Amino acid sequence: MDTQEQLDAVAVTGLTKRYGRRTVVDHVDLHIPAGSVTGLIGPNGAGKTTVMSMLLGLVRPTEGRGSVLAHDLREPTAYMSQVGALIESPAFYPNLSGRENLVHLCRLGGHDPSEIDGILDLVGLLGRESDAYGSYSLGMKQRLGIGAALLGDPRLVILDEPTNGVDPTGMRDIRAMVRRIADSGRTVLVSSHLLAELEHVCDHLIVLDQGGLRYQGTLAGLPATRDEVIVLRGRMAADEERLVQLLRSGGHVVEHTATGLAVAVGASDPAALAGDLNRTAADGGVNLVELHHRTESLEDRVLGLVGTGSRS
Ligand SMILES: Nc1ncnc2c1ncn2[C@@H]1O[C@H](COP(=O)(O)OP(=O)(O)OP(=O)(O)O)[C@@H](O)[C@H]1O
Repeated sequence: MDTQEQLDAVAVTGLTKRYGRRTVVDHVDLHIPAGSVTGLIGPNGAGKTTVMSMLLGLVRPTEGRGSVLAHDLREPTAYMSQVGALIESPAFYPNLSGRENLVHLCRLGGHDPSEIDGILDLVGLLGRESDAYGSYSLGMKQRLGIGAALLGDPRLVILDEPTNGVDPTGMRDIRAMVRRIADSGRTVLVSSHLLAELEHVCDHLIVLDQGGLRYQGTLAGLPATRDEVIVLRGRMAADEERLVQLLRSGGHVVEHTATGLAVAVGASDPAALAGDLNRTAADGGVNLVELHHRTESLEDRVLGLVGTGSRS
């Protein structure tokens, strides 16, 4: 095993899936750092489930090579026992309790049932583990599905849209659980349509759209889609005209927009720049009714990378 394989739980290049003449995953290069929570983000039909299924050996790649947990991607039987997954909706017996369902899965998978208590604790179901699965809320069902993915103590955990359809409290619980799973030394790959659902829990991000890789890296590295600006609005049109002259003569890049004047932040510290602009306006006798820093959410940045159409 070389150093990069130790650093990356998954390192694949040219991952491609074609169904007939249709390419649904198109030469995607992926690196999933070991021990990270990696978010796989993309709209409907982007290819998220297909990528996860290929990593799991459930779908055979048309092309692509690389490694999963330092084993050859093309030999999934070599690494499958170290990978746990929740793909689509979990299938459990509604009349059996959460615990009984996990015991059943342990028997099927040859796992040690003594790990069940720890898993129930980690997924926050201790206390409700004896209730019938059919009586669980959607969030609890997803949590039990995540628990099932943890049987056998996998090193890599793959969760396909675990927050889908779950209410905000349930989402928060799932996010906290994902963090705990990574904190216990595992690598987590988790997908969602929306970065906002995962941005507080991801260390690393992969953005897919229409089968292609649009971004891979840290959240902070997501490219901005529009310039960061300070927006200023004068009380009267004449105030703004005066301000434009003052600011331009001070070397600022100023534009008129529908909501006021936009001053490019560039490499400046936004808070310091806002203070300077405020002083310039006051010293020039200009009355401001608004001054704010226009930032872009990370979700906006992702939306700037993906098309608007879905393919499913
Ligand atoms: N077995 C298959 N045969 C033909 N096309 C398929 C098959 N499986 C998936 N696709 C197509 O591949 C594309 C990617 O699907 P995939 O489920 O991977 O996307 P996704 O990003 O997970 O979307 P969603 O968020 O809707 O689950 C879709 O257009 C889908 O219709």
